[in-house]
Amino acid sequence: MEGKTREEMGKSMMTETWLRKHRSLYLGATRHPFIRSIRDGNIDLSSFKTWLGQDYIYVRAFVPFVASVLTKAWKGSDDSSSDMEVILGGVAALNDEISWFKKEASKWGVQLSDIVPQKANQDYCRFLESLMIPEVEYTIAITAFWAIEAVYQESFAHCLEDGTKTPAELQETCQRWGNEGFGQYCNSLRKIADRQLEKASDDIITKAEVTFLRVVEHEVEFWNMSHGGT
Ligand SMILES: Cc1ncc(CNC=O)c(N)n1
Repeated sequence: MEGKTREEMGKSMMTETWLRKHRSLYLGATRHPFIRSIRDGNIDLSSFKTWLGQDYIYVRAFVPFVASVLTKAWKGSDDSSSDMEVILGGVAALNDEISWFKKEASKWGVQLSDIVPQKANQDYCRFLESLMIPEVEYTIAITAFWAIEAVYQESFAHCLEDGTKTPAELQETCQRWGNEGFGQYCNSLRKIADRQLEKASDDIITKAEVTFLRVVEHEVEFWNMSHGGT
């Protein structure tokens, strides 16, 4: 690569470049103390319940966000029918996920109707809303979507690795995002993002990188909120 500009090297695998460049921030999200505490089996159950209630509120805001990405794919993608299949699969999974949150909440005695969104959650939901407006390009929205899903996938898959002490009653939660199928789905989203970024202008690439960083920062704040456990 010596003597070559980035332009000559090409823009392929932009997500790889970012994950390498922002590795410590990314690990701050996927190896957060909240996730470590699940993995080590010393999680405080009140933290888990806080996360559960707050994440239910988050996911309800995430559904319209994903629907907005689907809308953008319809007109903004080079391969819209295959992108739409992947994204629609995501919407379908969220339908099941909402039911799972309700079932899980009743299991833990968490009253979902009483949950008040905390500041980090409000900030994250507001950020999602800012990405829903039509002026935000498909490339930016799909990058955010991939990053949001990838953080959860890597975090929870980490709790299922051999030798971890994840409590039995939290295994199902970890499976929900840490399973192989969800991993494949995240890979599909990543491929779409990389394909869009490959043909994007430098201005869009810069905006997408900033969006990626904001997502990871919001994810860290989200875990922090749960870990604080009030
Ligand atoms: C805060 C946050 N980030 C990502 C996800 C995973 N996507 C859908 O479930 C989630 N549930 N919550």
